[in-house]
Amino acid sequence: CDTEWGGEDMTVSAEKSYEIQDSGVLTFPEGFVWGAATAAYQIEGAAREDGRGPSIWDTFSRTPGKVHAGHTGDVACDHYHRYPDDVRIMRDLGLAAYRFSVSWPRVQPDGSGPANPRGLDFYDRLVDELRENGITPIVTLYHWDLPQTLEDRGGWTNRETAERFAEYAAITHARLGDRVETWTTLNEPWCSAFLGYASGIHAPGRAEPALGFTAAHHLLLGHGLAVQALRASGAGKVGITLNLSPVISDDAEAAAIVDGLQNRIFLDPVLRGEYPADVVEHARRFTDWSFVRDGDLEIISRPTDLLGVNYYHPQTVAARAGEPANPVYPGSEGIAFGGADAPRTAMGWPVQPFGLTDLLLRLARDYPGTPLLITENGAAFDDVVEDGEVHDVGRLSYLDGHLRAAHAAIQGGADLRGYLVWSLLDNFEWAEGYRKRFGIVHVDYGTQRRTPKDSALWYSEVVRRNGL
Ligand SMILES: CO[C@H](O)c1c[n+]2c([nH]1)[C@H](O)[C@@H](O)[C@H](O)[C@H]2CO
Repeated sequence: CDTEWGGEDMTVSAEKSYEIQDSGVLTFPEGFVWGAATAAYQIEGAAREDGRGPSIWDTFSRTPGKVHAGHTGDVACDHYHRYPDDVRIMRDLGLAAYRFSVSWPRVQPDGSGPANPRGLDFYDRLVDELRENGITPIVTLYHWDLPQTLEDRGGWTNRETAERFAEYAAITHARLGDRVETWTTLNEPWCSAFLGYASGIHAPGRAEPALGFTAAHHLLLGHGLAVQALRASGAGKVGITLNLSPVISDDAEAAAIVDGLQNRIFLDPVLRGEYPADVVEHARRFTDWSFVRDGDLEIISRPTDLLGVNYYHPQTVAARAGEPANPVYPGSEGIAFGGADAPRTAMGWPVQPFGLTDLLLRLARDYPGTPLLITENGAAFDDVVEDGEVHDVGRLSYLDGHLRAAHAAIQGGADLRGYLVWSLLDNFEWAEGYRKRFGIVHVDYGTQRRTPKDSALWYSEVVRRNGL
């Protein structure tokens, strides 16, 4: 962890305000939900506290060469202990909602069996703190931290993991469901499957293309079984969060392949009850799809109340003879990725807000009837703390552009219900460790001091005005 200061350990509230210059006011619909998002392994720390068991990310981050500088989530933002301060920052910023994930290995250290009451107690405390401060909790049940014990039995390549996930969902809802109305089952099954099992870039670090498809199916099955369990337990709103990217290309075939592997392989099963035929055929060189059993698609497509959309940038692709396959897109030989003519974030991702408009309107057109919630959108930039302030103009500009893009989609008919910025805090950015900062609030990992960045002060004003 890098340490900018030796400053005292205290939290700065957002008492400053950030004036938005009236450059044509855009007002969002009445009741539009403004908030921020995080995930358990990225911010909580307390990796071995109160009975938490190891997850695949505890294992992966300890595997030499997998995570930048050997960073781990052992301490992260120490949110497990500092959550009252972090909730206070959200209150001071005027946020209406907070999306966080529950750590499965906190609730069930071995991924099955009786709940660990001390693990659930933490989320009890967090939910109560949020509600006491007028902030609506939005729970993600799975944000990549699979209990290692389940991975030892095959993880998401083992169908039984889907069943364990539904049991975990029921246990968690039984404890929190009286105070949490909105639930999403999975965060980005594409990442879990194709970064975790097809390419090895993420935990558990397996690199077999066929396993990506098997894992994707069992993740989707877990989603469907969890929806059933949540409904049986009386849950309010239930959905899934997908990372979705419009595909930009002059080559229709390349675009269709990437759109299928990234977007439709999840959208169609969940919202249409079928795998897209072109994707099934494309993947036949890797799998015979025998892991799909009768009745699975009916389970997977159980009606949901919302679709969580994580958008960061489009995918620009081109047909290029001889190009090797991108390991996260099995079978993508002959397709070159990248090349967008656009400014870049610190992740090297292109800044193309129009992609969000295109995506939201595409969802409204192709998958009508499902309310949309932007569950993640944000940017990493190399922030510098100057006299207790962070003038993160690049991030502020990114957010401004993407909120304008979201507004354009609403004007175009998209049923967008809210926007949750990624992320509330700088945090553990997976394989990048702590060197990439996505937070609207700066974290000095040496002192755990929080400092709202200019983007946070600006966002607070957007929330207050319900617009730009
Ligand atoms: C193309 O970006 C992906 O959709 C994506 C980006 N992000 C994510 N998914 C994850 O949901 C977060 O845990 C990451 O911290 C965040 C920033 O990298």
